[in-house]
Amino acid sequence: MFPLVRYGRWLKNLKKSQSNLLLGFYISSTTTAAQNESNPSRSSPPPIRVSLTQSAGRGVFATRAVFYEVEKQADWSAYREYCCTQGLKYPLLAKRLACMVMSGVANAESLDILQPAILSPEMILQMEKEFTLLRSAFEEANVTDEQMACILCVCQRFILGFLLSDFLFTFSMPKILEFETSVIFDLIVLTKQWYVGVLARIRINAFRIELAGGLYDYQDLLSSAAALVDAEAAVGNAVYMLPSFYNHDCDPNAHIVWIENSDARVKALRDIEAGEELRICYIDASMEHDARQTLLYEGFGFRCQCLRCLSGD
Ligand SMILES: C[S@@+](CC[C@H](N)C(=O)[O-])C[C@H]1O[C@@H](n2cnc3c(N)ncnc32)[C@H](O)[C@@H]1O
Repeated sequence: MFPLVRYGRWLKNLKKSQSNLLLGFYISSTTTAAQNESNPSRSSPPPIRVSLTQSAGRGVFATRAVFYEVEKQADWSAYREYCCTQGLKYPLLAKRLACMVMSGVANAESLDILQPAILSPEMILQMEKEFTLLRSAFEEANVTDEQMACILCVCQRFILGFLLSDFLFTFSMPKILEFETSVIFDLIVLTKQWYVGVLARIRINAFRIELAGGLYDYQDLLSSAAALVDAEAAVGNAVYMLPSFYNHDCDPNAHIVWIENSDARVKALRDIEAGEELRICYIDASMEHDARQTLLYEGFGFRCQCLRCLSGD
């Protein structure tokens, strides 16, 4: 029942997201009176404002307190140890998002537009255990229920948030995000349900970041990617919003690379017609048909329908 409910919600959010994606292309740092009238929830003051400083001309000032240190204050050893023992890396991303949400720099619903994995009851049970450890770490750091429950949500991300460089969060290379300054006040509770929903989305959409260095010979990108995987060269995992919409193909026409920093770049692997779907390969494409199908099913929850798989290759 639970996955179906989440899936229905996801479909609803996907429809909502289509308009969000369009909205993402506005570059504005203020809300207009007209916008505020049509959407009263946007009438709250922005979290920053530009004012005169005493000695350095203009400067940027916070208009509200920011709960910034939450991630540093808490003792994550029990949570980390549990994840380590269980061989889990994605909970660390969920923890970072929880901290970002509490710090007011990310919206608790940021990932809702992404497709969630369908989770088995066992997976949900395990996530509930992690969540208990996560909550304990917050509680021991004296994060109150109110702080966990009442969160200032950033309403919309700045336009760049929807471009390829959209770097939502990583656990190894944190990056400052740019936000549109319109905000809404919203009541978000960091519940088990929230945690499970976030992890269900991270599971399908997180990228392993492997730096391609100064590699510009795109013909070699696929073999280089396979070599990097072999060498366990990942520097972290991250969820990117737009790249999360790339579907998989065992004979991809595009590839995502990270060159020198954590900004994702998409590279064509061959000529691409206008209107053609860009598809990347989620796994090592050199594997046999059955091995690919199994890996995609177990790792991403789908039976690959790409032309190569349909041909039996
Ligand atoms: C990262 S998401 C890609 C965007 C997704 N199609 C969406 O609507 O949000 C991965 C999901 O897309 C679907 N998908 C991607 N590639 C596929 C393929 N080759 N065959 C079947 N389903 C695929 C699967 O449901 C998979 O779990």
